[in-house]
Amino acid sequence: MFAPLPTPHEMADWDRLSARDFGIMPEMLMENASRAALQALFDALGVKAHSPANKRVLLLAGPGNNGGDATALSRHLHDLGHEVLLLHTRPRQDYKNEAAYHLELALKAGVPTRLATDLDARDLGGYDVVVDGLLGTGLSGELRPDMLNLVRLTNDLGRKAFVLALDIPSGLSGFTGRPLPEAVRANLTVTFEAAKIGIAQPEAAPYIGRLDVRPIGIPRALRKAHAPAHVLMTAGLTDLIEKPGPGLHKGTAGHVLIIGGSAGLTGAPMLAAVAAMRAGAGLATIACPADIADAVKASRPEVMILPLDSGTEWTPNMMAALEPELARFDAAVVGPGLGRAGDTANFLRAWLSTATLPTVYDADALNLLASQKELLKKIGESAIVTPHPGEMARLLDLDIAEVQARRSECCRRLAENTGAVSVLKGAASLVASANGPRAVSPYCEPNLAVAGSGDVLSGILGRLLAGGLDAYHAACLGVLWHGQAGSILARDFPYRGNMPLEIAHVLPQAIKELKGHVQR
Ligand SMILES: NC(=O)C1=CN([C@@H]2O[C@H](COP(=O)(O)OP(=O)(O)OC[C@H]3O[C@@H](n4cnc5c(N)ncnc54)[C@H](OP(=O)(O)O)[C@@H]3O)[C@@H](O)[C@H]2O)[C@@H](O)CC1
Ligand SMILES: Nc1ncnc2c1ncn2[C@@H]1O[C@H](COP(=O)(O)OP(=O)(O)O)[C@@H](O)[C@H]1O
Ligand SMILES: [K+]
Repeated sequence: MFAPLPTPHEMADWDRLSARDFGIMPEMLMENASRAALQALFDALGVKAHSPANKRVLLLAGPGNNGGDATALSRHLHDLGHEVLLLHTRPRQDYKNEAAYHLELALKAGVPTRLATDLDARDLGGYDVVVDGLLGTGLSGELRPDMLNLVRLTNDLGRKAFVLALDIPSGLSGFTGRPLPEAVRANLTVTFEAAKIGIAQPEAAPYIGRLDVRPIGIPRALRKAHAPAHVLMTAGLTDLIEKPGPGLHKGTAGHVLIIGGSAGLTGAPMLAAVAAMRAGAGLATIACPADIADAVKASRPEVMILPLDSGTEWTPNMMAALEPELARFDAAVVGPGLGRAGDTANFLRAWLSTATLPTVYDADALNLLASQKELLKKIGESAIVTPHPGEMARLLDLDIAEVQARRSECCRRLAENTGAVSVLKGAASLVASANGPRAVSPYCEPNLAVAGSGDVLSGILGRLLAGGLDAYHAACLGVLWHGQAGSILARDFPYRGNMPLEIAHVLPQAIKELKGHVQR
């Protein structure tokens, strides 16, 4: 369901503790990493055991262990008969520890090597593959000029060659995924043991190419005992929802109550309701002020409407009308199109004091909470709060840039302030509870960046809560389904232009594709 997403420091701890507590020598991990990279490269190029050894491969080895990985890989390729040249950035005698060990093995095996500074870049044509082993997770600060030149050289060669990045494209921060200030643009990144957290950030996407995560022998007991603070959501989460049995009744598939809609904002609750049904809810009902009920209902007969009281604005009296009905519902979504007019804040206050349903708080419910922060504590652990960065900024009294610079920390802080599960939306959406790992979505999908897309997410989350999932897993799975819907739309609408309702409509396909991914 989740894959670990270590920071470079957490990864270095795994490395260190493998030796200290398990006696696994760093030379072994480097050997394993290089063999994993060899297999991933051959898989990507379609090289089989019986294929002719006819590749011309240039390997760039930087000063640290990433360079050691490239060095060990050069030996394997050479031993298989491919034509290799190992270009190292440091004089041979200056390599240390496991990188020095593997350089010695490569030299004994007869791998041709050159010092990078001795070489004229014009001599370097005609390679099929360029291996980027310049820098890994040990990068600190901006690339120094000599390294920046080598990154540029790799990208020049990459116009005609296949670029394999070892662990992470050189120049990218393993923490933030940002280029410092440039980075290798890889066709394939083979990352060792686990994707580093920087790789999952949207800024890294243009550099990674295809990502292949390969184990290198860090013991499972160690990975469990020293689990990283972040995890990546995987398709395996879809297994939380079972295939419906033949005798399923709509009443057992979950009834979602959407609380929203106000004058001029009648579409949002309908989007949430349709999304809940597209995600598999048996029933969806929208509760809204009576005088806008017809506008909300508009052309969708499949969604039920519960008109409350009279007028077009929310009042605390509406809670009195709603309360006797609540037993019919399995979960609620509060906020789509709710507005902030008049007494709406007091309706929300009454809801928080009365209702016990698992609830998603979105949109204007969040803006109202931001202006009455004493209510945040009333939200509680069976709830999900889903701010976008602007709403998060208001909830935490920060500006949007501060939120975006510290997304993970902000997401956790809101979970602590509310006791609920917090979803910080946007590319690589985050899910946090007050304790436990923070989960990062693998999706960066511009097709989801359309008004109403958040209403669709809230409906999906309502359906998953109604299906009995706990708030944390509902939030992760909902973000995953929404993300996959975005990736399906990107195939048909590569320049965007999809409507939010279309996100809801492709949900059944998204769920099917994710299920298929797990089974493969
Ligand atoms: N963890 C594991 O389990 C395993 C990890 N493995 C591998 O190890 C990699 C991490 O290795 P690492 O720590 O040696 O770091 P890495 O990036 O190769 O080089 C750091 C050196 O780069 C330099 N340098 C730094 N900043 C710079 C700058 N701005 N501009 C220019 N140069 C700069 C600096 O050198 P110096 O300043 O001393 O010349 C520094 O010493 C990891 O990504 C993976 O590939 C595998 O072998 C298997 C097991
Ligand atoms: N580039 C992106 N990658 C992944 N998801 C995105 C991206 N842009 C937006 N989204 C998702 O789309 C939804 C937008 O929600 P929101 O900002 O609340 O919009 P609205 O209120 O107009 O519906 C969120 O779930 C967000 O995570
Ligand atoms: K690299």
